[in-house]
Amino acid sequence: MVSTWKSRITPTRSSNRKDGPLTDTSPDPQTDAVAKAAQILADHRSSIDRLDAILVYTLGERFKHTQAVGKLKAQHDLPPSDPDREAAQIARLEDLAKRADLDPEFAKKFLNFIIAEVIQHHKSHQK
Ligand SMILES: C=C(O[C@@H]1C=C(C(=O)O)C=C[C@H]1O)C(=O)O
Repeated sequence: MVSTWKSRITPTRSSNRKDGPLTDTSPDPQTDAVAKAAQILADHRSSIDRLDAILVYTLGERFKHTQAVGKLKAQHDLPPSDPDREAAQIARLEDLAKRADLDPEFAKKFLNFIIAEVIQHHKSHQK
């Protein structure tokens, strides 16, 4: 039988009967370590899920503002992109990333990816 995390931490029955006695559940250091690791993994995944939700809601809020900027630009015949503003944002984000222990190159790529999407939205507002 393949040993999965679940099978390694779930006590088995010593007979084939569904209500048969469970096998010895006295503390086994290895089983204990695996159970602790499984709990740590589950805790990290809960945190990751909460943070992913924050990212999605944060991006949703950001796009609401950029959509409003796009409409404003279209009404006033302003160009969809603003390279000076983008350069300032990239510089600021790189600095923030360093302080937040995030790879600044990744932060730059991520912001550029979002800005490219925003510019596409802005272009769709222009006549
Ligand atoms: C939102 C704007 O439009 C574009 C998108 C940007 C962004 O997503 O942050 C920044 C600059 C512009 O190229 C803006 O000019 O502020």
